[in-house]
Amino acid sequence: MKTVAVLGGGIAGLAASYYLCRSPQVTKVILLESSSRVGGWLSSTRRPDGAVFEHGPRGIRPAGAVGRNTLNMVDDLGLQDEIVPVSYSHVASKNRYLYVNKKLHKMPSGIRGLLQTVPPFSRPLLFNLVKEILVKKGQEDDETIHSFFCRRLGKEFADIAVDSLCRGVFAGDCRKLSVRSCFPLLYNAEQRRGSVLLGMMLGSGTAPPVVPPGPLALRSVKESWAQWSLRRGVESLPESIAELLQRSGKVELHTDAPAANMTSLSDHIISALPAKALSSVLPSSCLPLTQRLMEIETVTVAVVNLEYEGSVLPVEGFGHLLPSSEDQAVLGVVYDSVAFPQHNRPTGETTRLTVMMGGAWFHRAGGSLGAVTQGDLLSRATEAVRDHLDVTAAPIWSHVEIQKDCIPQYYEGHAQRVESMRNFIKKENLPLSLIGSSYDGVSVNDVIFSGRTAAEELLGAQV
Ligand SMILES: Cc1cc2nc3c(=O)[nH]c(=O)nc-3n(C[C@H](O)[C@H](O)[C@H](O)COP(=O)(O)OP(=O)(O)OC[C@H]3O[C@@H](n4cnc5c(N)ncnc54)[C@H](O)[C@@H]3O)c2cc1C
Ligand SMILES: C=Cc1c2[nH]c(c1C)Cc1[nH]c(c(CCC(=O)O)c1C)Cc1[nH]c(c(C)c1CCC(=O)O)Cc1[nH]c(c(C)c1C=C)C2
Repeated sequence: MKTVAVLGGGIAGLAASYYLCRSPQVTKVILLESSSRVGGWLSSTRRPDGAVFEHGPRGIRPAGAVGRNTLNMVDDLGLQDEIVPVSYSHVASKNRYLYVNKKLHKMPSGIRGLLQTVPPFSRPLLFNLVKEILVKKGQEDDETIHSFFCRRLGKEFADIAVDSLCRGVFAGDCRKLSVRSCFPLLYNAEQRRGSVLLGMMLGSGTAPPVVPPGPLALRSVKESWAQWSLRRGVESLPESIAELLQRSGKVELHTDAPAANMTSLSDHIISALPAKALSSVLPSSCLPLTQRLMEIETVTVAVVNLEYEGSVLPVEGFGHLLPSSEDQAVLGVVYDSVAFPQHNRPTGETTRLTVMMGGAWFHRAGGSLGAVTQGDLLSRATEAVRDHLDVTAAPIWSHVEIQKDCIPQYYEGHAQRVESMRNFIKKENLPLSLIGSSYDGVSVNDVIFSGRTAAEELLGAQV
């Protein structure tokens, strides 16, 4: 019988507590969260008139083992009727845009999109894809994402498409991020099949974890969901887990309770803290681990939610991204009301947009956002909407959040760094597991799955 301390009440720490709670081997879970609420970056504003605005993640993917795993948890939490799905045939799944050379360009999709020259690219992408099969396998253990794609699909594709994609997922710089840690499927495809294209067609040869689909996951396949949210916003997910934990009678959930230095409250500690926060509470005997944790950098993203009266967008889709060569400060704009009209106020048409700014470029000179106020960020966001989307009206509602250090950056060598930390923990027999977005993936699905993996490894059984 075990007592386990879980540090950090973001979605990873809550998920770990949820899985621990399901096991008869665990008698008590003590969850320590430094802020006054649980959920971490999952944060939704619910306005009294019914409109919902997301300040962190807004769409969760159902695909793959980690996607199924989250949907199984949603089933168990009884949130089925709260789900708001977006299917692959929806315009928000089909249309994504790039803002390049001061114009919006629809990202090429389908066979026609690959066969034709589609601006801003100067030749058909099929050309690069066919050549990709012939490119030699890389020799390094790891490589930056930009260098990997430059080698395999050409500099233009890397400079525009890959640069933008990395800003739209990691708010990061593809010239520093690791391909092995950020896109393990693509890295493994090259390693195992010698080509990304062949790996995509034949499978990369690495077996995914086995997660049998529950009712919601089966529904997601039948209805062809590309992503989903919840009627009252994604924050309902941590709220529901916290309620279930409280009801279980096994979990002591403490908010306003920063994890101080490691104490022997428990038989085991699961850290769901950001890497740097964990490093500051470890004892001095863990110096090699502390040093490695400190090396995991994070970036800050300014998230500006805007609401406009009426239907103001010139295009329909998920949103648009900007490569760093176009504008360092503005990463992209999400057209929230297209994917999730259910989050609009119920009466009177509105357009809801989210402008994301900063990331790896937050503190850089030139386009620096380092010393800006919330008012400056709001002006910058409305200017971006005016310039990119020709929306000249003033927003009727806005909200600015500076999400400090919100996305860890898996720089080149990240996988080896994480492996050496886990080796140290094993060698020193420390009763400690590392979960959350600092290590094995930043998506909501990834960090929930990291909580499940840690619980199973600790208990030596499926949970
Ligand atoms: C703007 C934005 C958009 C995103 N969009 C998406 C998306 O569309 N889809 C998707 O899948 N993912 C998205 N993500 C990523 C995803 O939301 C995060 O990676 C994930 O929520 C991280 O969860 P976590 O529990 O690992 O970390 P966190 O949410 O950072 O949780 C860590 C917790 O630890 C607490 N803590 C810190 N120090 C201490 C201490 N000393 N003691 C106790 N507690 C402490 C913190 O307060 C926090 O609650 C987005 C993230 C951001 C910021
Ligand atoms: C402009 C900045 C950002 C936007 N979203 C995020 C940032 C930093 C954060 C984010 N977006 C996604 C994830 C999870 C990845 C996963 O593995 O599920 C995170 C952490 C999802 C996502 N968003 C875009 C893509 C291509 C993905 C990957 C999954 C998918 O294909 O759906 C593109 C995208 N993100 C943003 C915009 C404006 C945009 C494209 C138009 C906002």
